[in-house]
Amino acid sequence: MNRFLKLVQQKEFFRYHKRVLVALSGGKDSMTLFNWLYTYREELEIELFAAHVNYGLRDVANWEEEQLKQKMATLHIEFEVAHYTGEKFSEEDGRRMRYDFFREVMTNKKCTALVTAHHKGDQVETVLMREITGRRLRHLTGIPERQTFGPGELIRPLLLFNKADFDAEEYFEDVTNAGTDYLRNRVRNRYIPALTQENPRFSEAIIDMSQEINLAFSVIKDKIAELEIIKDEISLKIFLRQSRALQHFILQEYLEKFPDLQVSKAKFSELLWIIERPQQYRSELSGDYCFVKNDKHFMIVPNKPIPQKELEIKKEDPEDASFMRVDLPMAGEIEIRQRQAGDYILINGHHKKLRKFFIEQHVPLEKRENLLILVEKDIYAITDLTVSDLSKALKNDKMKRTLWVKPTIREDIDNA
Ligand SMILES: Nc1ncnc2c1ncn2[C@@H]1O[C@H](COP(=O)(O)OP(=O)(O)OP(=O)(O)O)[C@@H](O)[C@H]1O
Repeated sequence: MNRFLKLVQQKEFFRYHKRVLVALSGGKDSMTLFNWLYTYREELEIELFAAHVNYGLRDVANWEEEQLKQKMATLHIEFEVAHYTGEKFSEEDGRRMRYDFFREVMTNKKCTALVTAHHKGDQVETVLMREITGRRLRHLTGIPERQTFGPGELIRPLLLFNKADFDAEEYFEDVTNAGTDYLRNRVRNRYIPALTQENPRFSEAIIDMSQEINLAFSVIKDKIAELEIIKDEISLKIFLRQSRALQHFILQEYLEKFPDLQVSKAKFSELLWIIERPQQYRSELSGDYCFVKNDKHFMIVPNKPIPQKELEIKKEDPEDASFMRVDLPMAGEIEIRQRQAGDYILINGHHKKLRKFFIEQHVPLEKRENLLILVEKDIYAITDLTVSDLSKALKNDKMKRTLWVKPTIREDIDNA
């Protein structure tokens, strides 16, 4: 117990926290954490609050909730309970609901710290589970001791403790922990014991490994921070100057900015390949995000529908520089449309595929969809970009039609 106090003081876990919320499942781990914090609350100068989620998964769940409520009342600890209401229990939904609830209680009770009772065993299980499910190296750093959370911080003060150190006398045994129906339970009850037979210090080996990965990542992150490259968009010039190994981690670091975006390993390799190629590029990564590369940057942007473009057309000079002048021959039907495969343009004395012209001139992707003005299938203008030689040649002719055009963007009402 003393070890706990020393560690908490040495690590200054609660230096900036006065109101601390304990996540109390009722199991031996969180009851021990609660008891230790309660015992040392004065030394640590903290006021405790407790929150419990009743998943209603076991017959005794309501009875346990009642017991916890009584215990907290006796100790004059404010106690908040939430009941799981999801139709079918899934670990993922359960976890999400639990942390949402903790966030809410922290805000309501003005707590700035949430503490959970994760211990060394949880750390080993987590790292091993991530290894089994093929997660990235950066995820094998395991559970952090503290991280920003809700209106404050999530602190896990027991990560250096073994389950065997826990001494709570009143707690509830969670029989669902003993099964093998969840991966976590199989890791805990089947795989770790088997691997420990091979190496009695298997758990320590896993912890050491994850600590070393942690160190390696701080070196990588420092190096990336020095480059000052992680912004809303990534500079291609700086990115392509780096070694391939560092490029790999810069892209990973950038993707971390979009926690709700899942990029498969195959897609990740494809992105690295695309970044290296000279072409501009736009591709949907998920329903919500797009990967865009222009000639200077690559970036991930929200996947907004491309607004429909329309033209404002004047037949008299509006004397407004935002309009573009286009001279057209007297005869022939005027057509206004977006580009099609196989379009050619006569420009600067060359007859060029429109696509090639866009690439050579590094025209930004979004401008490549600008409306074209054609007469008898010949392009006279790419609106908001340039006129072709055909239009230029008519400039001083008396017999011609002249238009002044300006793109306007019409967003659909739904997206406005
Ligand atoms: N039903 C609950 N009510 C309140 N706190 C809980 C509850 N379940 C778990 N906790 C808190 O979360 C800690 C971790 O619990 P457990 O190992 O079961 O969670 P996990 O889902 O495996 O991990 P994680 O919460 O990190 O995703 C517990 O020590 C406890 O502090």
